[in-house]
Amino acid sequence: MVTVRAPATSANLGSGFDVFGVALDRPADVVHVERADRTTIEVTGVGSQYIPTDPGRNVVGAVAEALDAPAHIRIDKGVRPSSGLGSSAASSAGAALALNELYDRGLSREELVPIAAEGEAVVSGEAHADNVAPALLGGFTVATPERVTTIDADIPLVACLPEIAVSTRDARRVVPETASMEELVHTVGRAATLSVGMCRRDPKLVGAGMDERIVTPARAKLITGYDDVRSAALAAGADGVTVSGAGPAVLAVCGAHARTRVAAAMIEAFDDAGVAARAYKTRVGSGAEVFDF
Ligand SMILES: Nc1ncnc2c1ncn2[C@@H]1O[C@H](COP(=O)(O)OP(=O)(O)O)[C@@H](O)[C@H]1O
Ligand SMILES: N[C@@H](CCOP(=O)(O)O)C(=O)O
Repeated sequence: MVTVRAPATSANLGSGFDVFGVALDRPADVVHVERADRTTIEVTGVGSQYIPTDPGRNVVGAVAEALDAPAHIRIDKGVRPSSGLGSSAASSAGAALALNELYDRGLSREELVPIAAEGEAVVSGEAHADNVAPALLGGFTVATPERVTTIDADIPLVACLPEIAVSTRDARRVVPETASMEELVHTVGRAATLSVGMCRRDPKLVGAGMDERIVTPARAKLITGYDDVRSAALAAGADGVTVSGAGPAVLAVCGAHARTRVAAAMIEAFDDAGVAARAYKTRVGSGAEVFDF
């Protein structure tokens, strides 16, 4: 048997739609795999009642097929599904790493990224790699069709998860199909600022680089209370706030000392909007870990 802990991730970071991602040091899924003649799946943990066990509909089924590695796969969910915190990606990345080990396939983590992305295609319709890349490699990742690059950025974060569900598939439907040259120039500037901020481990630059005006405003409408939560986090000392992945989680970057204040302000603002929420005080963390085989 092989067991892997695979972390939650936050994709896009505002200006890096479908490209940027970070691994979060918590929460995480735990994936156990055992050799079998055909793939079977068992799911326990947070939101497991909403996750199919049919290998044709669970992301890990697609990963097992892509690796030609049938197994009994047991997933203990720590990352709630439809959260914007890479729940499906945590399972996909965890299964890819565990099955690679179980069947001695010898693939590198970089080579596992497109395989784990096959799982994402099952649920969102597209094999976007911006969650599975940080879930496998850790740190801040830039995932393009040609390559994935990663840097080990140490940045404090707050991820605030309201008790509403937004499916990635639905949130992809509201993304505008066109953008003006002015909006593109704005996005490139912010994305570059964010990347420099990650390299310098500077939360202020990262926060400034999160500002984005094409995708985020369209998605924010799917999150009850988003504008007030964002304002409350900024007033409490956050350096930048954006939608985490496709939402509904909201991601704030701030200095380590400000995390408790920012988390409380975000929870309170969701509460004022009539939505219960919880907050993870977290930071950019490591990729999936094999911890028992
Ligand atoms: N192993 C899995 N873990 C989480 N969600 C899964 C898994 N397999 C299939 N799903 C389905 O994927 C959807 C959640 O994925 P997604 O909408 O991308 O949310 P998230 O942003 O949390 O990854 C749900 O419909 C869920 O039932
Ligand atoms: N780039 C994707 C990321 C989806 O992330 P998730 O955590 O919501 O699955 C998108 O924005 O659609």
